[in-house]
Amino acid sequence: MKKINVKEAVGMTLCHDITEIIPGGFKGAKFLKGHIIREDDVEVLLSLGKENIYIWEEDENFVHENDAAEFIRKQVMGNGMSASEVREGKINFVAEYDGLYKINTELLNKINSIGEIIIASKFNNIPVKKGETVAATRIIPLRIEKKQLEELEEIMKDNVLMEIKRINQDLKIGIITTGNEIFYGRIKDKAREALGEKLGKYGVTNIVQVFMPDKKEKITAKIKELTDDTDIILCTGGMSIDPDDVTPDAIKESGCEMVTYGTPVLPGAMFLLGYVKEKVIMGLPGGVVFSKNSVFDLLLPRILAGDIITKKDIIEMGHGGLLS
Ligand SMILES: Nc1nc2c(c(=O)[nH]1)N[C@H]1C(S)=C(S)[C@@H](COP(=O)(O)OP(=O)(O)OC[C@H]3O[C@@H](n4cnc5c(N)ncnc54)[C@H](O)[C@@H]3O)O[C@H]1N2
Ligand code: MOO
Repeated sequence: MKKINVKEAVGMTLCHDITEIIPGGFKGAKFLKGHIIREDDVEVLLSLGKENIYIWEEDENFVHENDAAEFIRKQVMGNGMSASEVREGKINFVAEYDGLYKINTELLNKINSIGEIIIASKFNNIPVKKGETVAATRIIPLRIEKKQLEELEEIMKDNVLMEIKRINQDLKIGIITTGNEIFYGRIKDKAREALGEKLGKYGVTNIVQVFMPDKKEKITAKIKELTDDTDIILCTGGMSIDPDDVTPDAIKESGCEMVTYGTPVLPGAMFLLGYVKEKVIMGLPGGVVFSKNSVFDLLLPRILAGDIITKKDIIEMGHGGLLS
């Protein structure tokens, strides 16, 4: 690249977008790559702090930032995403539909270790809305060695970096609400409304609810019955320490393959998750049902998107798991 004094650059072609920042106002491209510099641009360029500009010179070992961004896009963009146009060397990745954003963080770290390629991403496993920007890429300007892009290509071989998984709104939810105080009408149930709201956020409305006394065998039998008819079973109440808290044992005895009873997340310490005949079953303690944010709220979009939750997933939630 050749450096040219801006006063001598009239008639020459800009080789990259030039950014203007007005604090609290505008931030964007004032001039675009390819613009031919006119007499009256000189003062504007000087006011943007450009006394000199670069003139592009072809070099087979280097790639221009815009072309590099396009190359990176082709390598890393997954299902359910679209890309913005390249502006000031940067491309944004946008969700094409509401869903669960997945990014392979190990791969992301590898890519960000190459040198001058950066990908900035939202957190893994978060629900996103259609049109939301989930990640962005650029190189550290203005050009990049071809071999760094080749390294990216090698890393991405047969790998998926990021994608938007669809949430299945047709899933049928079975709520088993335990507790003698509710079964015998001493208090009014609040779980249906609270869980309905949490599920409704994702468009899941096919919900049935049954009420059970604190009788282990009866709860177990009901779980077995519901596994044939529903996709996800949510048991509420009786998840902690009282002699009447029989729900965890009732779930275990339903033939459930246990993933966890207990999570390093608050609210949600007494949360239970397992699988019965490939259906997800959860035991939801009071803190989960009646708090806005809990381990359940973090896992729900993943479960609705079909992720299989492992004990490792649960263990890793401790970091950041103090929600309230
Ligand atoms: N000494 C300890 N105390 C508590 C522990 C502990 O480890 N040691 N764990 C705490 C945690 S964490 C939670 S969460 C709570 C609640 O646990 P449970 O899930 O067993 O909740 P319940 O005892 O069944 O109910 C608590 C409370 O909420 C009312 N409730 C329950 N279900 C409904 C419903 N569907 N609608 C309306 N109200 C409902 C229930 O009547 C009780 O008043 O335990 C901590 N304590
Ligand atoms: O299980 Mo409790 O939900 O930690 O609050």
